[in-house]
This record gives sequence, structure tokens and C-alpha cells, in this order.
Amino acid sequence: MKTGIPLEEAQTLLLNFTHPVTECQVSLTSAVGRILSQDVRTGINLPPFDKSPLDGYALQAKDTELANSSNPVTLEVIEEVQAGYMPKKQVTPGTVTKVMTGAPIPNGADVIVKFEDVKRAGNKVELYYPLKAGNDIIRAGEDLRQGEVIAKRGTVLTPPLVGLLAAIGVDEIPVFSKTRIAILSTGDEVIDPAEELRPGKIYNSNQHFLSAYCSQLGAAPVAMGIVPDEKEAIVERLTQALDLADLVITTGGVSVGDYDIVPAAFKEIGADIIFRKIDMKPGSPMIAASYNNKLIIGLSGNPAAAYITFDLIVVPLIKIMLGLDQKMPPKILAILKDSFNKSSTQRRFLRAKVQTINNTNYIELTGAQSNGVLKSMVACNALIDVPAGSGPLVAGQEVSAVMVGSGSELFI
Ligand SMILES: Nc1nc2c(c(=O)[nH]1)N[C@H]1C(S)=C(S)[C@@H](COP(=O)(O)OP(=O)(O)OC[C@H]3O[C@@H](n4cnc5c(N)ncnc54)[C@H](O)[C@@H]3O)O[C@H]1N2
Ligand code: MOO
Repeated sequence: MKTGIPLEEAQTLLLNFTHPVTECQVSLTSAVGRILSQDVRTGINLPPFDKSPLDGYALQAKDTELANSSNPVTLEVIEEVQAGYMPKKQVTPGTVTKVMTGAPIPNGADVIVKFEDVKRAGNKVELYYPLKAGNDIIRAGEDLRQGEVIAKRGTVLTPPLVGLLAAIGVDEIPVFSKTRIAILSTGDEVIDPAEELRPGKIYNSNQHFLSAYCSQLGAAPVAMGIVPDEKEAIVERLTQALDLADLVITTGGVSVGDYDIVPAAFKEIGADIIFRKIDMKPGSPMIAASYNNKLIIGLSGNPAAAYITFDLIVVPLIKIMLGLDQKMPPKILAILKDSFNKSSTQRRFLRAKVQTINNTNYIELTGAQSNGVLKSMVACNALIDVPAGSGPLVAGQEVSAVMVGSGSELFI
């Protein structure tokens, strides 16, 4: 078992333990937010046929060559075609077909003129200006060509993509299965938000932000509730969690206190400890283990510590399991807008918000940085990466940061 390892080593070790997820099919109505497990090609041209963008008349442009306002050209209406129906007659010199918006272009016609620009009298129309062949015709395949890849494996299905799939007649979509993530909160002091607050107790925020984050990523959180600081109780709930989920996350009980018995529970079920403790602040007491090819991650109970280690270490794993393309959070350089007065003996991550103005990134702290403070996660979209051995940070200096966060923007 490794201990006190750098963040990057923890990330790499766990990536090696992360397995690809299985695939399934979903309908169009439940496709949004899911991730494509295969490239999708269109089997048809879109639109499938040449069609009219206007309510008007389909004709041959050369018939209008000599038309002007004092000498209009008169043509004969031979047919009317509604959208959804095929023309039966060929447009020949001297004839027009009345077409509605979306109707197929009749054979022989090479231009459309709209109703407002002609005068209709009986079965004749008068045209007052020359038309250009090819104008106002939507061509088959103008949007998509048959055989073209419309979206690649690993793409998140957004509303326009769902529309595009429908437009090409795909109603069963190959997607990655939703990774099931069990979340188990430990601690005698932790109670459900629905309960009345009692002395010495705190509400379970970890369970809820972790579940919400998993849902936002497109995974399926499995709520395993709260277990007291008793090894047997944790062992029992962990065993259930491993049955129900692909990945198990616990919070609390990983430090060195008398009741920090989560690592002992991991060992008791026979899990192999991959590492214990990482060299960063907050979140250092984190532990990771594997059991029957499934990862069990024990995060610190302190909400911000749990959030930050989840963001930096667990979210990339979930992205792999979900089948997403981009896994690791992007890194940036930014100018610090305010100061941070503490020195950092250990590598430290600070909750911050980055904004880009005229191609320069500016970053400011989002509030108090203690490991229990959740409020400063709310506006956080980046974590400033402060190297071990740094002195206080001063406004105007350049810092490196990692883009993270489920708050304002998702980096997927
Ligand atoms: N002697 C030492 N004590 C501590 C050390 C240390 O190195 N030596 N490390 C400190 C650090 S750093 C952290 S982080 C915490 C980690 O503690 P645990 O992971 O064992 O977590 P707990 O003690 O169970 O809880 C910590 C804190 O968070 C609250 N909490 C727990 N669960 C939840 C929840 N589901 N929702 C909201 N808040 C929760 C809990 O009440 C505690 O206040 O250890 C330090 N101690
Ligand atoms: O390492 Mo603790 O996790 O500072 O918050």
C-alpha cells in the first residue's frame, strides 16, 4: 500500500483500476445527457429530397427571361402539391406547379417564386421579373449527406443532437450505460436534512452534493444513507453498496481519530488498499481500495475536502466509466486578483473563480478556505494549485489552476 502520494500518482493509480462501462440502447425521449457509445452515421440525405422553402410556384427559370412589369409572362398552373405528397406531373416550358412550403420540387422545375410576387387569375399566373435557375430550392443532402458521421462515440447528446438523430430516423440510440455510484456517509453526528437538528449533530451535505454531482455528470447515484461510526455497520453497508454499484464512495472516518474506522472496514471486507493519504490540502486523509475489480474511495468527511478530492480525482474516473471523451480537468495560468496570507508547507488547492478578459485569465478566491466550508464551492470554477513550500500569495502574481466544478459550468 502506498501512502502520502502526490495527487498525479493517485490519479494515475486509480485510472489504471477503472474499467470501461457497458453499452445499451435508449429511445429519443430519454437520450438527452447520455453519451454515445458508437459513431452515428446518417443512412439518408437530409433533407431526403429537393424541396420548396416557400409557398409559391415551381417553374423553369428560362420561361421568365423576358418578363418585366409592363410585359409580364403568363404561365399555366398544372398541379398543386402539398407538403407530404409527391408531384405527379412534370413541369414543362409554359407551365408551373403550385407548391407549399416543404413540398417536393416537381421534375422539370428549376426555381420557385413566392405567391406574393405573382398574380393569379384562374389557372394562370403572371410573372413580372426574370428568375434565376436554382434559386429558392432546398437541395437534398444540403444539411447532411448520406454516410456522413453526425456524432462521434463519447459525445454527450445535447438537444440539437437529439433532433438530428430524429431527423435521420434513428430512434434507438447506442449509449454507454449509466455508471451506478453508491454514496455512503459515515458518522454518528451526521443526520438527514429531513430530521430536526439536535445538539452535536450536523446535516448530511456530503451525500447530497455528491449525488447531485453524479447526476449532473450523467451517472446514477445510489444513496446508501448514513451509518454510525461502528465497523460492523460500515462493513454491512459497504457490502450492500458493492452489490448495487460500479463504484463506491464513502465520506468521513478516514482520519486518525478514535472513531475513524473506515480504513479498517475496507480491510475487513477484504478490499486491497491502493493508497492511503495524498499529499495535498484539503483532502489528505483520502483512501482508495479495490474489491472484485470495483473501486471503493473513502473521502474525508469535511465537505470542502470531500468536494475537492472528488473533483480532482473521482470525477475523471467517473468520466471514463461513463465513456466521455475528455477526462482530466484542464489546467490554466491566471493572474491572481486578491491575496492569500497563509504559507503552504503542503501543496494546497484554493477555491476560486476564473474569468477571461481580453484573452487573459483573472482568478479570485471565492471565500473562506477552511476544509469544512462548503459556501466557497458555490461560485468555484477553478482550484488554484499552490505548490508545497510557497509563501503567501500576492495580488497580481501568476498562479496555476485547474478548471473544475459543477457549479457554473461543466467541463465535459
Ligand atoms: N489528529 C489529527 N486529526 C485530524 C487530522 C490529522 O491529520 N490528525 N486531519 C484532519 C483533516 S485534514 C481532516 S480533512 C479530517 C478528516 O476527517 P475524517 O475524514 O475522518 O472525517 P470526520 O472526522 O468523520 O469528519 C470531518 C468533519 O466533517 C464533518 N462531516 C462528516 N461527514 C459529513 C457529512 N456527510 N456531511 C457534512 N459534514 C460531514 C464532520 O462532522 C467533521 O466536522 O480530520 C482532521 N483531523
Ligand atoms: O486534508 Mo483535510 O482534508 O485538510 O481537509
